[in-house]
Amino acid sequence: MLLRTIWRKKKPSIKALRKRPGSLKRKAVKSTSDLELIVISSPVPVPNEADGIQQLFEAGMELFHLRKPDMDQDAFLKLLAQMDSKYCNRMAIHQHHDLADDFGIKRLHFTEWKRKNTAKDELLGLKEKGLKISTSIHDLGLLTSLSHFDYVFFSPVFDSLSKKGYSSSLESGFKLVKPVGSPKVMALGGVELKNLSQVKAMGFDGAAVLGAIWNQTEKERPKILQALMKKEINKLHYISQEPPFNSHLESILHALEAGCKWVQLRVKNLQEQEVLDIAKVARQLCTEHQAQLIINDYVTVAKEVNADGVHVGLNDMSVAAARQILGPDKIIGATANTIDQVIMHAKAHPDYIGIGPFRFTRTKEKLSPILGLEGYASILNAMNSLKINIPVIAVGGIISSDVPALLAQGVHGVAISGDINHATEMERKVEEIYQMLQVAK
Ligand SMILES: Cc1ncc(COP(=O)(O)OP(=O)(O)O)c(N)n1
Ligand SMILES: Cc1nc(C(=O)O)sc1CCOP(=O)(O)O
Ligand SMILES: [Mg+2]
Repeated sequence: MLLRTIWRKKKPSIKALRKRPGSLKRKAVKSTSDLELIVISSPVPVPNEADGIQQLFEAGMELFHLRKPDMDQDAFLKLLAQMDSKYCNRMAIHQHHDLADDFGIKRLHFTEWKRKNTAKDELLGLKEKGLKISTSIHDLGLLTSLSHFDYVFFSPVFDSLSKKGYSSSLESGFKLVKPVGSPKVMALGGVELKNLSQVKAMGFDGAAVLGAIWNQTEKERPKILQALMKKEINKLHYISQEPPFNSHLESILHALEAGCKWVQLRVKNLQEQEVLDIAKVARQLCTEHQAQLIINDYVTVAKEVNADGVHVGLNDMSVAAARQILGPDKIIGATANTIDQVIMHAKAHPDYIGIGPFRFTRTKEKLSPILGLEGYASILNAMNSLKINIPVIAVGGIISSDVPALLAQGVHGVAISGDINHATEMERKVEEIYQMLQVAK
């Protein structure tokens, strides 16, 4: 608080800011992530497998499915015994269910065959004992009959990376419509960095990855996992600005302290070197607060500071050129104001599209025509008909109370600058926006 008061009075230098974050109080902010990521083991033995799995847990893997269709019970037990028991509560097993109790494993997966050969009462009994149960399906028509499962894997969503010739049966532009009482549905088959944002846009609750991890070298696997975890597009994009008496970095720090988990550094009218200096500190602040950093306009700055991605507008570098520079694991967002611009961008597969402006705003000069709710309805309907599955972020003059109506049009999330920067109680404002985004999810 004291620090905040000092900063309001006097702008600190970048150097001073760089030194300060370590002394700031860090507080736990609840996760705003809403696409569950599950890693499934390789079906065949992998050299150094227990260590490899352990490294994935250490890299942040939230849920791991051990699936070894051809492994006998002894080998399965040996593999489990090599793993740190503290991770067993983040693990599900597909085979040898009778080992679960010994290892404190609370999740059992039922293959299609095993599901068909297990009485529903038995499954309900497991749930009563506090176990989570999952199964696999290839037909979404089964969802209504599987309401007693916690989640199902539906496959193949994309062409499989590990099973040759196992191709997606989904039409392009597929949207998942879950019946009432449906378990959660996790997309499986061919899920990788370049299509993860589509999984969310298709309406899946989560994604299960296999080939994307196990086709990599041992050293690369944790990095790919982390890139996958970061690829998710947050529903609230905080856009930095310099309100009177504040710098970009101060504003960013306040927003991070208030709970923002996605920051877009949007610096206008400065030399690239100055943007780079600011971006370096912004990178440090975001890392300390476990937030994603997106750089607006400056692709090479994004590369240099290892930002999580970049946002490019219609007058900036193209999505394809930015992808060339940043590679597949970085997030690339693009701006559009019309369906034609969306179609143009879609060809280069951006990870999200910022569509705006929703209403007039002083934050950006030379605004495109104002869209209002009708504008979003029309663009999102057209995207649906054209089967363009890219998360849409509404932007421009948005205030917290606009969120439910925008979500109702089908946007994935919102990008907000003024309403957060000018809030008298920033933390309450950010909490309110996240709540609205989650309630309407
Ligand atoms: C999320 C989001 N959407 C749109 C924009 C606008 O980008 P651009 O058109 O390049 O305009 P400037 O922000 O660079 O003035 C954005 N920044 N973020
Ligand atoms: C950065 C930006 N892009 C827009 C677009 O229409 O593309 S509107 C905008 C400004 C967003 O800030 P605020 O929430 O203060 O209006
Ligand atoms: Mg721009």
